[in-house]
Amino acid sequence: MLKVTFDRPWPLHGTAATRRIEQEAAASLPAHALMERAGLAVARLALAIAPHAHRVWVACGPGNNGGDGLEAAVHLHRWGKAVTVTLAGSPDKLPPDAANAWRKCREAGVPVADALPSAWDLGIDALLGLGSSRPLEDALAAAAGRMSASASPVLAIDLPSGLNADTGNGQSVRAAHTVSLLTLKPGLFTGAGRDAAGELWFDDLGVQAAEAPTAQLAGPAPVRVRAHASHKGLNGDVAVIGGAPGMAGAAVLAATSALCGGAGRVFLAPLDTGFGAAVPGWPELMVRAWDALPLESISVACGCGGGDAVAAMLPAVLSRAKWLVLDADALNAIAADASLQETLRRRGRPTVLTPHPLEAARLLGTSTAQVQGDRLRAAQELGERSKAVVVLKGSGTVIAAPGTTPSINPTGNGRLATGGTGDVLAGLVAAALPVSSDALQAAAHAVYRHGKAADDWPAGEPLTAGALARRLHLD
Ligand SMILES: NC(=O)C1=CN([C@@H]2O[C@H](COP(=O)(O)OP(=O)(O)OC[C@H]3O[C@@H](n4cnc5c(N)ncnc54)[C@H](O)[C@@H]3O)[C@@H](O)[C@H]2O)[C@@H](O)CC1
Ligand SMILES: Nc1ncnc2c1ncn2[C@@H]1O[C@H](COP(=O)(O)OP(=O)(O)O)[C@@H](O)[C@H]1O
Ligand SMILES: [K+]
Repeated sequence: MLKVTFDRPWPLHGTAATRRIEQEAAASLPAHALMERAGLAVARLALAIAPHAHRVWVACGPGNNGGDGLEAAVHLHRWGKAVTVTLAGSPDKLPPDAANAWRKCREAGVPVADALPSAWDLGIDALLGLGSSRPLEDALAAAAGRMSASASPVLAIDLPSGLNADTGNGQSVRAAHTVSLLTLKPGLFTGAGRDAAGELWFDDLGVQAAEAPTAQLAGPAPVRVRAHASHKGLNGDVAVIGGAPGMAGAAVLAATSALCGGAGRVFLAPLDTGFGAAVPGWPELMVRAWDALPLESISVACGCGGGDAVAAMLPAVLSRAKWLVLDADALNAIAADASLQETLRRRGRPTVLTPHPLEAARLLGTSTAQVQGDRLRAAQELGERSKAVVVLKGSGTVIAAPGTTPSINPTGNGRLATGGTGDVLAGLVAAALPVSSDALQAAAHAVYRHGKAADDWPAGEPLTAGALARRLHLD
């Protein structure tokens, strides 16, 4: 059993891959062995996370997830806990492993109740796991609702019941802890997954997964120590093109983020002609007209507060910039113009798109709900279409590129849901590109770093985008 910490990458396996792993492992093990291991792991974890909990409600469902719960119930009962089992389903319709666990439960004299309990100290959610295929209803919905509404902590087995393992969608139990079995599933880390799952634990049940991962949970960048004999020319030049009238702040945020994020030199090309010759408080930023910049040799973040004006410079920026980050209004302009889409596809140089779900929906010609319905797939599809790295922002930001395994970022939290933090990310990615040989890695590490700054935020201090940019120090 491992606690899932975010200081290292983890492989993630979706439903189909996990089922193959399970079948292969089951074929080489004695009957019921996997479920017995799962039940013991859950019971041990229950003791560890809630050592003083006496009354334990194990809410079991009609499949093998319920079987895991039944196995756990037998151990907890034997260890002296006041266990109550409920079964949302019929005992004679349980699949074979779960039916075996049911028999053991009855033989051990574990109390089984018809009605849901009214008070308990620890809830164990064994209603549904990988087999969750439609919204919870009837007895499952009733048990899930009661367990989630209680102040007592919930330990979910494999997945919070109702959560889709692949997409992180679905109305589900809200757990304080989830123990993922055999594999870690992508849906635990994106969409609604983070809020539903709580703290994550992983038990491989003694099975080494030979399947290629469906996705990767991103880890931090290796520490990059700047050589003493370093100079600004080695650390990348970044230009931010954006900041149309009334939106200068977005471009300034991206530029300051690039600077604090480690860029050697940063230019700001405001689209507001009345902007002035310098950025108050930031003498390090060099204000230039966009068409006076050596785009062919620098990293460009384009779009931040660009308004409609940014569309006019996109043909030149797309064809000339050495490294390019496209954000916000640049993405909207591309979504509205097929010829810009074609120029993007043919760029042939490192390019990162940083859409939030609505911008991604515009680029894909679909709805935000469709994008959020399967964030991994949406990011991958957009990457394939645009031939670029895609950073699909939100809880569990997805980073994808054509022909590669996508990753999900584990850092960041709801504090980032405030205006301008996306501009900060765009500037940070633009700063990362020139000092990396791999745009996908550069983007993933920048996203990780952006979220980690929010995770490490000092208590009692407001998180604003400007303050976030200033905290992006290199060490
Ligand atoms: N077979 C084994 O030995 C092992 C099973 N494991 C457990 O088994 C789980 C997968 O088991 P299953 O494939 O049986 O799937 P589940 O236990 O998740 O549930 C599937 C059952 O629920 C029904 N169902 C799905 N959604 C429903 C809804 N909304 N309303 C009513 N009924 C619904 C399905 O028709 C099916 O009968 C894993 O998540 C894991 O917890 C693991 O412990 C590994 C070992
Ligand atoms: N709940 C959350 N969890 C993690 N990251 C979040 C959350 N909400 C927002 N973010 C991050 O904050 C940033 C917001 O970007 P965006 O939506 O473009 O905002 P803006 O346009 O105001 O800058 C993105 O990096 C996004 O991933
Ligand atoms: K469950």
